Amino acid sequence: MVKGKVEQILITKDEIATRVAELGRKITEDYRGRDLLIVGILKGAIVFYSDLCRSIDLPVKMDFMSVSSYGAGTVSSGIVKINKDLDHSCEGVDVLIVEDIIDSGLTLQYLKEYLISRQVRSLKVCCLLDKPERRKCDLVPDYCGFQIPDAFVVGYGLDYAEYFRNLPDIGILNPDA
Ligand SMILES: O=P(O)(O)OC[C@H]1O[C@H](OP(=O)(O)OP(=O)(O)O)[C@H](O)[C@@H]1O
Ligand code: HPA
Ligand SMILES: [Mg+2]
Repeated sequence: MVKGKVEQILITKDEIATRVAELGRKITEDYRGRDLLIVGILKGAIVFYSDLCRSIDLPVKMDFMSVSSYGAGTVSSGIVKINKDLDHSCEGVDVLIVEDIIDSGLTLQYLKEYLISRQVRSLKVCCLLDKPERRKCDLVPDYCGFQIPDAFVVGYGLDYAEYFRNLPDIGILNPDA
């Protein structure tokens, strides 16, 4: 059995649903009349991505990248590895990256540089959770669901050692429990 225990619910599934609907409405207004590609970052963003996309009322395209930097721990290795790239060219396209969480910011810093080098038309970031206290680089999301304190959280796509992604709420994990 995996070590770790959810000690406290931080954000309930109802609070998440309300905020995701608000973000979807804002993104719909901002991108009306444009050709939007929504890029989900596997695996953590998968649950947020699927809810957010359904709250955006526009004809969008969907694609995914898979990257990892945490392995089985709670601290970023600092080395971002691309496990899966986009299926299609993003040159000249308006791209919205959808992430579950910005912690150190190293994953998104790497992804932004990578996609800019592929000559996207515009690039914005939408994250569900932001932990600004932990930032190791200069990165501010364009859309953010919730700012959270410096604690390791799981649920709604976020994992510890690959477990807990299927929890409907977001909770704080005690990895020693
Ligand atoms: O801001 P950072 O410190 O870079 O951390 C954020 C990233 O770390 C997690 O992904 P992880 O690499 O654990 O892979 P996963 O999405 O498959 O869980 C999370 O989903 C973000 O992608
Ligand atoms: O708090 C977190 N939880 C799960 N995955 C993460 N990746 C970065 N920060 C976190
Ligand atoms: Mg991730």
